[in-house]
This record gives sequence, C-alpha cells and structure tokens, in this order.
Amino acid sequence: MAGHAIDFFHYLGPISVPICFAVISIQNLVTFKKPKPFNKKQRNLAFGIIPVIALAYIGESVLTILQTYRNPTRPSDQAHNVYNLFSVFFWVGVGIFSNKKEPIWYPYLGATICAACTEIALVVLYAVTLQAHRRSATTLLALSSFRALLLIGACANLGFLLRGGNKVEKGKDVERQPLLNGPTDTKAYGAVEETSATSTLNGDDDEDEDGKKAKKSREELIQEKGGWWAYARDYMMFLPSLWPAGKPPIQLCLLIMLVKELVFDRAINLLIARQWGILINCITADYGTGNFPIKEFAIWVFMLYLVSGAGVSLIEKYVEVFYDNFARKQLATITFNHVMRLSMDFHHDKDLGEIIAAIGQGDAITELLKVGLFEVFPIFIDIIIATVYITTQYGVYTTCIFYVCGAAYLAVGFTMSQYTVASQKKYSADYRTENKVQTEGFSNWETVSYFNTREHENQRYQHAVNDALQSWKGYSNRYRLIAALQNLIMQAGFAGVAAYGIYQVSMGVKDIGSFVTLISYWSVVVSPVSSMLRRYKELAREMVSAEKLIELMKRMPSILSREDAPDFVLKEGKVEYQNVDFAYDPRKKTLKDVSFEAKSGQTIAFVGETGGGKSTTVKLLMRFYDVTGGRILIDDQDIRDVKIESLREHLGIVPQAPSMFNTSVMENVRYSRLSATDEEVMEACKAAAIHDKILTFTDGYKTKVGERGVKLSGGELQRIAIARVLVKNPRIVILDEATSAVDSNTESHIQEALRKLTTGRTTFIIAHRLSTIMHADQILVITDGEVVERGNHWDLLRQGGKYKDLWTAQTTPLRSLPPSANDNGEGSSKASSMTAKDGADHAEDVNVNQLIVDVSTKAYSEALAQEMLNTDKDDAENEPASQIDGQKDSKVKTASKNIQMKIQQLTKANGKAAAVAEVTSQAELEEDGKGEGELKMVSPRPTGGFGVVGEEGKEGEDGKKDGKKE
Ligand SMILES: Nc1ncnc2c1ncn2[C@@H]1O[C@H](COP(=O)(O)OP(=O)(O)OP(=O)(O)O)[C@@H](O)[C@H]1O
Repeated sequence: MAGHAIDFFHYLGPISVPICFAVISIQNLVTFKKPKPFNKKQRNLAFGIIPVIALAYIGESVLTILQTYRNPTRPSDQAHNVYNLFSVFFWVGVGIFSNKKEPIWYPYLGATICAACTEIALVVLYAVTLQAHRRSATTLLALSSFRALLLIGACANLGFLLRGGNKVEKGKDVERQPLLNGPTDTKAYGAVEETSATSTLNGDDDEDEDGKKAKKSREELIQEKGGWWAYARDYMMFLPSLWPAGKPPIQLCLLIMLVKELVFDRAINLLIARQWGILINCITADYGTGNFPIKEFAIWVFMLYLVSGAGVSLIEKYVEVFYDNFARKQLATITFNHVMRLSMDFHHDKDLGEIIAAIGQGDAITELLKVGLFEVFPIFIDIIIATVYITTQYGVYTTCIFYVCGAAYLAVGFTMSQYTVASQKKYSADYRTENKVQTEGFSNWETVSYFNTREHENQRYQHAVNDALQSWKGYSNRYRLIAALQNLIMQAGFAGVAAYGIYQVSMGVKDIGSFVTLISYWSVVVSPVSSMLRRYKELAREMVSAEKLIELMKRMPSILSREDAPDFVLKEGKVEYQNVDFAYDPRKKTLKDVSFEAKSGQTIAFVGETGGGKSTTVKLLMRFYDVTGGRILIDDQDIRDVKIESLREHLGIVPQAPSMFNTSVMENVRYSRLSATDEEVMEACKAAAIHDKILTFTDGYKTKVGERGVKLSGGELQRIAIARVLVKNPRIVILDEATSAVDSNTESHIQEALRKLTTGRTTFIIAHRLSTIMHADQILVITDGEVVERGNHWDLLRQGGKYKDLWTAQTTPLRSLPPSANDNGEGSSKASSMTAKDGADHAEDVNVNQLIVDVSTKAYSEALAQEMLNTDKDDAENEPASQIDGQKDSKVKTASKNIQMKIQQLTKANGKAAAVAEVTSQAELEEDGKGEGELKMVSPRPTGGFGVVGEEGKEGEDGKKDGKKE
C-alpha cells in the first residue's frame, strides 16, 4: 500500500512541479504581473538554494545508479527513476535558465511548494516503510528529509521576498521595474525585453514617432486593463468580421478547414507511422515466404495518398481560397470605411505610407487567426496524443526523453531568443526606414527634380537598403545559431529514443514493427515541439504586424454626430459664430472669441495676414473640427447637434488647393453631385469659365486629370473646383482663396461665375486680393485668431487700420512701376519719373505685367472709381443714404468705364506700363489733415490730361486739393 503511495508521489512530483511552474509563468505573462522589490541577499539566497536542491536530486540519482550497478538483478524502480530524472532536469534547468536579474518569484514559489509537499509526503511514506526496507529506506528518508528542509526554507525565503522583503535594493524602485523579467531596469515596459515571448511580441521597436505612440498606448492599455488579455482582446474586435455570418457556404468551408487541421491531420500522422510498423512486421514475418502483405500495403499507400498534396490537402486548399477571399474582403472594406470616417485631424496628421502599410496588415489578422487556430492550438492536441500513445506503447522512459528533449528545446529557444531581439528590432526598424525612404522619394519626385537631387536620393536609398541588409545578416546569423543548437538537442533526443527502442527490441520487449513505428512517429512527435516556438514567433510576428492596424482601428473620429442627432434643417441659410474659440493644440489658441453673423444671402469676407486663422474659421463651419469654446449656429441650429452629413449637404467649398481624382474632367466635376447630367456639368464649367479650356484638352471632357489633378494648372484646378460647387448648388458657399491661382483676366470671368454662384446664397470668401471682396457685406480682418476689424470695404478704409494698410499695400506698387522692356521711350521715361516720385522702394518688387493686367480689370477700375467718389460723401452728408448710394453706384459705373477706356487709350499711345502709371498716379490715396483715415483724391496731372476723375468728367488741374475731387 505504502509502496503504491510512494510510486504515486514519484509520478505526481514530475507532473505537478513543472506544470505548476509553467501555469504560473503563463499567468504572470498574461496578467503582466509586476515583480516585487527585493534585496540582493534574499535574491542570492533564493537562487543559491536551487543548485543545492538539484544536487540533492542528483545525489539520489547517483545512489540509485550505484545500487543498480551493485545489484543488477534487483528490479528497477521505474517511478523512482522518473522522479529523479525529472527532478534533476527541472532544478538544473531552473538554475541555468532562470533570469537572475529581474526574476518573477511566483512560479518559483509555486514549484517549490509543490516539490516541498511531494517531499514531505515521501518523507512520511519512507518513515512508514522504514521497518520493511531498513537500509535503502533510511538513506532515502535522509535525502528526502534534507530536500524537504531545503524546499521549506526556499518557500519561506520566497514568501518573504514576495511580501516585499525587509529592504529594497537601492535604485530598484518598483515603478521602474520591468513588468516581467528583463535585463534592464530603465524601461517601465522592460519586461517585454526579457523573454523571447514578450520581446518578440514587442519586436517592433519603432524608432519612428508612430511606433513610439503605438507602444506607449499599448503600455497604457496593458497597465490600465491589467495585462496581455486586454492586449489580446483588441484582436478580438476583428473576430465578428471574420465569422461568415449568414453565409452557409463559407461556414462550410471553415468547417472543412477545422476538421482537416484539428482532427484529420492529428490522427493521420500517427496512423501512418503505426501502419508502417504493421507493414514492417508483416514483411519480417513473411520473410522468404513469397507472401505480399497486400492489405497492409494498400492501407499504408492509401494513407500516404490522403496526406499528400493530392488528397485531403487539395480539398482544404480549395475551400481555403473561398474563406480567404471572404476574410480579405471583410477586412479591406472595414478598414477602408474606418479610415474614411476619421476626421480631419487624423487625415492631416497621417503619414499616407504608414496608413497604407497598416491597412495592408489586414492579411496579418487573417494569418493570425489561422496560425492560432490551425497551427498553435493543434500543437497541444498533438502533444497530448503523443504522450498518451508513447507512454502506453513504449513506456514512461520514452515519454521522459520526449519531455526532457522538448523542454530543453523550448528553454534554449526562449532563453537564447533574447540575443536575437535587439538585432530583430534593428532589422525591423531598418526595413521600415528603407520603405520610408523609397516612398518619400517617389512622393517627392517633383521636389527631387526641381532641386536636381536624384543622386542624393539614390545614395540615401542605397544606404537604407544596405542598413536593412546588414541588420538582416546580423539577425539571421544569430537566429541560425539558435536553430543549430535546437537541432542538436532534437538529434540527441532522437538518438536516445532510438537507443532505448533498440534496447527494447534486443530484450524482446518490443517487436521490430514497434521500433519502426516509434522511429517514424518520432518526427511527428517532435514537430509540434519544434513548431511550437516557430509558431509562437509567427503568431507574435503577425500580432506585431497587425498592431498598427489595430491602432488605426481603435482611432475614433474626433468629430462624430450624436447617435440621436437630428438631420440639419436648412431654412434661410443664416450663420452665426458666437464667441468661438478653437485650438488645434490645446497649448495655443488658433481662434479667440470670434463672433459674427451672416444673414441669409450675405457675403462675409475674411482677410488678414497669412496664418491668422481664416481657413480655420471656415473649416469649423464645415465641422471638420469642433469649436473648443462658443458655438456656431446655422439657422439657429448648433452644428454640433445635427448629423454631419446632413449639414455638409448644404455647404459647398472651393478649397485653397483643390484635389482631383485621377479620372476624367467630367467625372471630377460631377463628383459633387453624382446624379448630375453631362449637360449640367458643362453648364457649370461654362459658368466657371473653364468650358472652352476643357474643349482644348486632347480628350475634352474625357481627359484624365492625373494624380490629384497634377495635369491641370492651378487656375484650371480652381475653376474646376468652382464648377464642382456650381454643380452641387449648395445654399452656403465657402470660397477659400478660390481665385488665387488664376490671372486677373480669367479672374474677372470667374468673378462673374462666382457672382452667379453666390447670388442669393450665404457666402464666405477668404481672399488676399482685396479687389475680389470689396463688395462683401461684411469684411472681417482676422489677425492672430482674432477679429480685429469689421465692416464693409468703405467703413474699413475709413477706419484706417489694418485693412487700409493692406489695401494701400496692394495699390501702392502701381504707383511705383519700373519701365517695361516693351514700352517705348516716352512711356518708359514717364514711368521712371513716377517711380522716383512715388517710392523707389517698391520698384523692384513690382511685376509689371501682372499689374497691368490687374489695373485693367473691371474690379480694379471700379475700386478706383469708388475711392474717388467716396469724397462726395462728405459733401452730401445731408442727403438720405439710399439716395447717396444710388448716385454713387451710377457714378462708380461711369467712372470705372472711363478709367478702363483711358487705360486703353494710353496703352496704345505710350505703352502699357506708362498707361498704368499714368492712371494710378492720378488716383492717390492720402490721409486727410482733418479726419483720420479719410480718403482724398489727388488731382490729375496736366500731362495725364484725362477727365475721369469726378462725376462731371472734367479734366483736372495739377496739384492736390484737400477733400475735393477735381
Ligand atoms: N491641421 C492643423 N494642425 C495644427 N495647426 C494648424 C493646422 N492647420 C492650420 N494650423 C495653424 O493654424 C493657424 C491658422 O491657420 P489657417 O490655415 O486658418 O490660416 P489662414 O489665415 O487661412 O492662412 P492663409 O491665409 O495662409 O491660408 C496657423 O498658424 C497654422 O499653422
């Protein structure tokens, strides 16, 4: 009875101790347990006991071998031998492979408690059987008691360590400790460095910003949620999309794959080896008889066929394609939709290459599922089958060799993998750099060509490729070294099993067939062990690959409609900004307390220095961002309270830099309203003054516009963008520098189109060329995020503030024209004299041709006329406003017409530059001595002699006269 109990504990120990150690280690790994602080003495004591325990087991093993040697006839105590073998192996392994710098003590404590309990039970049992087996039991009792004491001591020490110890080592702050065992204490996430498992999972040591962000967010997530489960749970978000719900044929495909991988493959390998053994037995039995074991042979061949590429695998590969296609489609569409849903902040921050690479990792998710389900999970099934089969067929010693070999293989793999982690990370980083340099080169091709730096880019790319290749060499060399060591272990195990098999055959315990089965099954038995590490790494690699995709998928749009948000209801198109604050970065406000109201159909213009916040103001209206203070109302509805799509439906924008799809002009214009007919598109193009131009393109409206519209000039792009908005026909229009890239001649055409577009619509215009916004109902001057001036053109000029400065700056150069190369001598000399008079400082900056064009535009003529006539206002102070306005309108029209005519006449006579200089010199704005910022006209010179100044059309006198037009 006691003998059986001893056997029981001899078997229980080798099973319970390693299992306890493995389970607690895995549990620590997945819960990301933090190591407790410890002091050096205690740590040394804990690790010092382990070799002593190992020596105690080695001592008992030596004693047993000596006893067998002295008394060969004595039957071998199999349970005792297994116990010794496993115990020696376990404690030596722990002594060698444990990380002594930053250990996690829980697995050690668990294993020590198990071992101590086993030893205590054995001490009791040895004591009970002391009378019966006096000599041997006494020695065993002594050794067992010694080990039990050692183990109890070790437990006490570990328990003390885990309670925090009495003194924490200097510099071993728990917060700075790696969460798992790690070689350094400098990284809070250092635990990931230590084991190959975790380090491989963390193998994307991104040098780039995004990588660091991803790592940081993962670290936060793991700490916040308490372990790897949370991390792993992220991957689960893809599971619903990978399950073919409502698609029975795809479900059937998945089922076939599952049965093949989890049942068929697991069984067939063992059955083939077994059948091979049966065949060999038949062959040896029929040796020399001429009998052919046809049945056994046929079964064996049939099994080989089933397992071949033409058998069940073929069916699996066939159905796998269906499932893969399904999964790929699911993931591709989900990720695409997700990225398109993200808000402007993301799209402005993003690195396109990284996004595309991340979306490309969709395959990694499918692979992850397949590796986990079809490769890692079956390993455990294989191990269980192998253990049961080998133990029942070949005895426990063969199983021991299998486990010893397997454990050594894994221990070497996991421990040695640390040495590849750094090189693997370096390779990953270098490989990414290589891709980045390549993508940057392609996407900046134009810049490279402008600055003739192709050679530089070639060199840069070559260096990046060289670096990647070098790091690959370093990584693969180390990797091969580990693989060689692991192969050695497996070969040694194979030799051991073969030797034991031969011994069994020689002793007549087993027949040759069994030996052959064992030999051929061995490769099947060890393959799960060897593939465990490989598959684990694969799994980890796929996880790392998929991580960026997960980060991307976890990114939520910063601007979202509330679930229950109603649709926006357009009434009249009134827009109100109420004390709006906004900041891209919380540290710096971009807009401060911006308030204004645009009544239905009004035009509001934003002007001001570049970077002041004009575009930002209109982006808020489109709800690309949400205000950080105040609110924006359209028709009394806060735009944050309505569905974004329904809001944008009524807004049309001509952006600063319109971008096009690489399709035809027709498709691009139609893009704003997909149901628009060809005729509607053409009408819009005509209105946007681009129709005639499009007809000159080689394929007319079918001409492809190139990537983002690169085949179009800036002006063409803007006009197509205007046509787009015309096609959409929204109620609220935003023109963000809509005509900045067109020449003034074209602009005058477009202004006409824009007038049509904006009539009866609430319009927001951002413009640097003030002549284009003169007629706005309200002009807001935005400086440094604040509205510093507001009013209409004339109010603002009278205010004499920033707007007037801008206006003056834009009109002053006209008075300082240098002579044009094309002008005749007279014109040149006139222009020269004016340059000297009006400000030589500006002369260099003036683009003569552009100014000539500018000055001859209708808008400019009108502006000039308006300024001139403005002085009438003082004279007519007592007249009703409407009357004054009516008179002014007609005066402006007459005056502007006269100015245009005069320019034409003078151009014919004196050349363009001289004509322009002549006209502008006669319409000078200067400050009145009486009123601040009041505008006065300067009388025309006799040389100019034209009668456009003043409503009467009289020719003026030379010299200035305060406050009066001449
Ligand atoms: N996506 C962004 N993220 C962070 N800052 C931004 C972003 N877009 C613009 N900014 C900053 O906000 C400020 C206002 O930019 P905005 O484009 O509104 O100026 P703007 O007045 O329209 O200039 P411009 O006349 O040159 O178009 C600038 O300092 C700019 O650098």
